[in-house]
Amino acid sequence: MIRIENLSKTFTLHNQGGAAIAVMQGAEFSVAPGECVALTGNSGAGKSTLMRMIYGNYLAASGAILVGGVDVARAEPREILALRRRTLGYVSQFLRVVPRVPTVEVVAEPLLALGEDRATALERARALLTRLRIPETLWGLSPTTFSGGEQQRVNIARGFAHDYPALLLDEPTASLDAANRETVLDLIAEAKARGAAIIGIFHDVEARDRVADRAIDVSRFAPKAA
Ligand SMILES: Nc1ncnc2c1ncn2[C@@H]1O[C@H](COP(=O)(O)OP(=O)(O)OP(=O)(O)O)[C@@H](O)[C@H]1O
Repeated sequence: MIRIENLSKTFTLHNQGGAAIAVMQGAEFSVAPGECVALTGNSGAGKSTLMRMIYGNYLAASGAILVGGVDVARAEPREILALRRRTLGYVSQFLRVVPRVPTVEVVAEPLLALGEDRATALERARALLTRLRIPETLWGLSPTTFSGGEQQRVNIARGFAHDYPALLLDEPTASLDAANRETVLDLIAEAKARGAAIIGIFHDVEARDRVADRAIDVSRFAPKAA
């Protein structure tokens, strides 16, 4: 479902004399449907960079990033947007929303964008908000004023609203209480059971051990000294 081939990344610092910093070279791995792979490695090893490349936020220097048959490293922006709508979900650490949109709409939006009927999309959104213990009194409000943990749970609900075949999870259990952490681990297990291919960054080692089938240490893709 996800296949990374000979992937390299160099950052060019345009505001610092064009200095080029190689952060990754020859990265290679794949993730099968129903499998969860954890990215590990020291701080600065390139876990977030790799995840952002897979989502198409960062441009790869060379190599291929195949997600459901689309090569993100070479795809046109509109192909990447279509891939994100239908195939590739991303739960980042922070919720970014349009101000004034009610929480329940924020969660239902990925389904509405796919043409799901409104009643079904809102029903799914309410079910997820209930599971993630967001009080019903908050559903009609914009999540912009919510607490950090509440925003994270809204973000998770949104990320799991559509059954994406491929999912990227960046610290999905960070700053959650024990009960909500369990719910998130259940959602991940359910996504795996329906065949989603998942790549996650989990500093929560116990959570990682529970949901990940294997770990890939990103530092093994560090560029070789020239
Ligand atoms: N936009 C950027 N411009 C320049 N350098 C960057 C950029 N983003 C990341 N880097 C560099 O790439 C390297 C990898 O960073 P990255 O954030 O991917 O590491 P990480 O493994 O996710 O670390 P952490 O566990 O601390 O979040 C670091 O040396 C970082 O300085």
